[in-house]
Amino acid sequence: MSDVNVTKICCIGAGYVGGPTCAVIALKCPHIKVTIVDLNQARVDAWNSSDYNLPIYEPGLEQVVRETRGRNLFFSTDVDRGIQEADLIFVSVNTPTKKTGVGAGFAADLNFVEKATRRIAQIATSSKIVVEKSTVPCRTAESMRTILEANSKPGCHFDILSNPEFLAEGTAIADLLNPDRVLIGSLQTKAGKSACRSLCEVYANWVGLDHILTVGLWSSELSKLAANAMLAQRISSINALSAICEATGANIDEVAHAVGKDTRIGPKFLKVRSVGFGGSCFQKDILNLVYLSESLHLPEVAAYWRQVVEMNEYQKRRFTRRVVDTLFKTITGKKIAVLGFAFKADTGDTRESAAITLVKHFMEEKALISIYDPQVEHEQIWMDLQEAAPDYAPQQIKKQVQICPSAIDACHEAEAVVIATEWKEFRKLDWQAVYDNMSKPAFVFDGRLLVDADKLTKIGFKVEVIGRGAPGTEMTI
Ligand SMILES: NC(=O)c1ccc[n+]([C@@H]2O[C@H](COP(=O)([O-])OP(=O)(O)OC[C@H]3O[C@@H](n4cnc5c(N)ncnc54)[C@H](O)[C@@H]3O)[C@@H](O)[C@H]2O)c1
Ligand SMILES: O=c1ccn([C@@H]2O[C@H](COP(=O)(O)OP(=O)(O)O[C@H]3O[C@H](CO)[C@@H](O)[C@H](O)[C@H]3O)[C@@H](O)[C@H]2O)c(=O)[nH]1
Repeated sequence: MSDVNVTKICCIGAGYVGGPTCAVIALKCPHIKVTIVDLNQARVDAWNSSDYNLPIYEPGLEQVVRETRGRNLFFSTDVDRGIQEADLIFVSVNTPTKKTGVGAGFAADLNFVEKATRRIAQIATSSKIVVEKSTVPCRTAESMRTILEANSKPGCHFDILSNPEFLAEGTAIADLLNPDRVLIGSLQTKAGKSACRSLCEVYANWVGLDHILTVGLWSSELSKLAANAMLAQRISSINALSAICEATGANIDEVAHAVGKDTRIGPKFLKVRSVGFGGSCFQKDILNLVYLSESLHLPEVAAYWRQVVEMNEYQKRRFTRRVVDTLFKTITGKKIAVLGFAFKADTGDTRESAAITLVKHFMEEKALISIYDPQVEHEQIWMDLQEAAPDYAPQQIKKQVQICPSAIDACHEAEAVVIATEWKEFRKLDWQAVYDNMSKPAFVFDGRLLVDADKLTKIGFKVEVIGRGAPGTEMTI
């Protein structure tokens, strides 16, 4: 059997993964025509917009799209044509946590993956390599294969590969250009291995072969969940230690530095850089792993991973409690400025952002909240808050919450500033001007270890930093 020489790629799903990933493939493989398709017309229009007002904010992305769009990169809502033309199809659709039905709150909703797979089977008139790019539970490729084989046209053969994506938002382009590893899982059959070689060829245009790992299908699927679970576990571990620091006077930065110097542990992902991790992946993928463990009758394994998410919720509750306690045990009617709403800097994405939970907690305490974020659309903030607080009427939310055009505006006459996202511009803020216009005493709660606490204290602020707390100011929950 000869390997397929890939010349046409289709990617189903023009989101945070499909868009940047396939734009970089187009950049690095000018001989391959890459078409990214999506059912969402507005999203495709934004990708095609003449002023490059792309649907997602990601440093470096616009430059890649400028170089490739119309050359060998195309965005379209014509899903069927994309499928028809391609030798290789990435399935890069969303796999959110199920909200209702069996496994609600834990299992991944595979409806979008199944719909895309059925469409491929229905439309394809020639053989295809189908690549699972979405993050899915272990053995999803088997379901995809069953669906494809049961619905394929005579003469059409489908090979399924798993090729999970490890990019992080905010650094997606750098991660894609220089990945730690590309992981490709295939069946260990002749056809499976041949398909695997075809995809390796694509990546080999810019990734060294020593960085391309080829494994079995199920190992590949599980490795993605495992990587996210272990990254999130590190954050929950350090957050748990930050609670001990705050109660004892130890400094979490010093502890993390000392621990990370052990080469077996290493320094990365040991930063208490957040009031709990956010983003569309960590929580979803761990809950997915919990569900998988329970389905496999492994309750102890499920409980182990569930605790990582529970610790994250505790971290957010603890932070709110610290704000309330410090502000003389009540924030009712007080103005709290929340700087940052995205789940991390350099993205406009708010999915599972810790800021949403904090603002909801502040609303429940009847505070008045002013929010500023340099990238998040106002409409998105209103939608997130309404979804987080369904019992609040929209007018009630708007009575308590105000979205501001700048950080200075948000902080005007506030009693406290809460730094929820580590945007660089907050570090460079004219903190003297912020102080002059705030109610006194003026508090800053740095949830991201972003600002120079000593400098702010000299200005007159009372600064509370996550993971640090002198004895006597310890918190209890
Ligand atoms: N966001 C990340 O940083 C990241 C990183 C690695 C892996 N992942 C995984 O990648 C997958 C995609 O994530 P995302 O953040 O890009 O999601 P997303 O919601 O941004 O994009 C998914 C897109 O797929 C489209 N879509 C859904 N069903 C479709 C269909 N049948 N036909 C055509 N288009 C369809 C949606 O309209 C949407 O635009 C998920 O499984 C996620 O867990 C995400
Ligand atoms: O030391 C750290 C590092 C991160 N975070 C927080 O963790 C969350 C996730 O951050 P990050 O991992 O940088 O961004 P994501 O885009 O969510 O990327 C994760 O999720 C993706 C989707 O699966 C994977 O592809 C990536 O490898 C994985 O890092 C954010 O809220 C961060 O603020 C911390 O609190 N402390």
